[in-house]
Amino acid sequence: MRKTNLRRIGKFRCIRCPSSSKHIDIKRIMVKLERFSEEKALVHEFGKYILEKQDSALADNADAVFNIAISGGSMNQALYEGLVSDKDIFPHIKWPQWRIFFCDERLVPFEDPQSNYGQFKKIVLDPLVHQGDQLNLGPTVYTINESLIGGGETANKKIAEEYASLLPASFDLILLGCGDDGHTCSLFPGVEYNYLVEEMARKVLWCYNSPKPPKDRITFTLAVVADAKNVAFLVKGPSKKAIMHDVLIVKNSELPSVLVNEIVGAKVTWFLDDTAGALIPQNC
Ligand SMILES: O=C(O)[C@H](O)[C@@H](O)[C@H](O)[C@H](O)COP(=O)(O)O
Repeated sequence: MRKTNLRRIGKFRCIRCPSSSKHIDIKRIMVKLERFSEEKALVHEFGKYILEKQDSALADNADAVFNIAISGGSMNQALYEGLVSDKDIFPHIKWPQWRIFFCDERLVPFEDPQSNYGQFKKIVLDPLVHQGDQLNLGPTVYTINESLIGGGETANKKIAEEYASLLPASFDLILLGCGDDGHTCSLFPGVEYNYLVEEMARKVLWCYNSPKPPKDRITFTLAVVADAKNVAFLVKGPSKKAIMHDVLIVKNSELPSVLVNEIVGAKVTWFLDDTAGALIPQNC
């Protein structure tokens, strides 16, 4: 059974917001909704949002660090476009003060195209080193222990435990995606995955039955997401239209992305393009 403290019952109320940012009342919990008709504007505003969170975490203190966790999939390209290739944003990113973690990771070697770290390195880290015709110092990136991959159940559990031990007490920012089925991190909907969404004591779990390949992964639990100072979802494309309606309007509490809204509330911002938000009324 899912823990009842993850659920909040309330009546949906949709309010009009005067600014360009809209708000949706999810069972009396406000989450922020940012919608864009142009892809370029979406990634630029996403980059600006990340920069603002960096600046408030660092507050011009050269010794401070910005603890950020990122997701895989389409997130990498958005990070490249919003932070590395955006000439207005790139000069303001203090990469050496960034500590980057992965919300979930597939248990494959880094060279495998399914590796979230491998894709992040290829799409974001490698290009940023020489961006702007200069040598840039990069962030500190926390990967899983690759040497344990392929070691079976005991090794997989150890990968999760070790990764949990590296995490900061709380993240300044967690960047999430949302799958067509409403999953986020590697927290999937359905009873066979309840062991993942119900865990609130451990920070990282081995997911042994992912419905999306590869079946072995590690994932943050909702306990980590709940403690974050800020959480942002980035969702693009027409394949996300139906699930965005289920998440933001129907608010189906069986969906892990809805659970994030419920437990994190006002600290959550959703960045949507118009195709993903096609079934979300414009006036809410
Ligand atoms: O490793 C993973 O599988 C991801 O971290 C996952 O949670 C992702 O964020 C969603 O599947 C959305 O992915 P897209 O943005 O590519 O649709």
